Amino acid sequence: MLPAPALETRGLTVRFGGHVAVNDVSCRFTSGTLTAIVGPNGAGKTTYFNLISGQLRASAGQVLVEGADVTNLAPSARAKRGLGRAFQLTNLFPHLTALENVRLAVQSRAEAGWSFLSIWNSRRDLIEKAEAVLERVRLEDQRNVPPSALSHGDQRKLEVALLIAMEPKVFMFDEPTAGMSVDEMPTVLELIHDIKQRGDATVLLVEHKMDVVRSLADRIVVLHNGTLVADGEPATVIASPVVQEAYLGLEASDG
Ligand SMILES: Nc1ncnc2c1ncn2[C@@H]1O[C@H](COP(=O)(O)OP(=O)(O)OP(=O)(O)O)[C@@H](O)[C@H]1O
Repeated sequence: MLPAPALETRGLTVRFGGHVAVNDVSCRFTSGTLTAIVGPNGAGKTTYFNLISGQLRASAGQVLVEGADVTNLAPSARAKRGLGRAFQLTNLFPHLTALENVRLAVQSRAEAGWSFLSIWNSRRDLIEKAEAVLERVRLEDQRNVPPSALSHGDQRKLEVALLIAMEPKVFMFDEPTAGMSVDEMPTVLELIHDIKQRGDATVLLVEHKMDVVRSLADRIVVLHNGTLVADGEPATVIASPVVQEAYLGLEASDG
């Protein structure tokens, strides 16, 4: 029997009053792949993420992590099962340094781990791990700086660092380059690429910029009016009439 996918949604649906924001979306995400989720404004991409991470309760359908149903779990319990969503900076401790913030994420991961002994890791071990994560995102020179004093680009790197520190199975990024300058973008994109290359992480990326999607994604899923309208290898999906029409706003050609 094939192993269960890292993440699966089955018939996932949410209604707001009469409006169906995510409509019966069934999708499997396997380890070691990066899937871009695209679609026009209001297509339901962020709402789909909220349903997966548990910020929003589904009206119908299921979310499964490695085959286990997590639909009724709170966001924190889903995080413990391996669902990692990039932190918003509002979740950071503003008066602590970048290093201390990452150290707390490393510590919470250690406490969530199966090994009782890991709880007794010395503070030194936790700091060394946090330093390694900061190096990985190239923020080691900013280790003693509080988040609020970091540049916008470095703040986004810190968000990625916190996610890496949590060692999730599934990494979820919602427009990671939003608001970034052209100079700041490559580093964060490299970090996401690096996450995909290492180990067997599963990466989900909501992204508007098609050049970013082209450069990173193994697969593209297209949502339109809450419905999954295309799913497949990037070149094929981008070229498909349904995407040309629904996403790019172009007339579908007959030929
Ligand atoms: N809490 C809510 N209550 C009511 N309607 C909502 C709520 N959250 C989202 N919606 C509606 O659901 C639809 C999908 O919104 P969503 O933000 O998921 O789209 P999106 O694809 O992420 O768009 P964008 O690319 O602009 O971020 C929109 O029509 C939005 O107004």
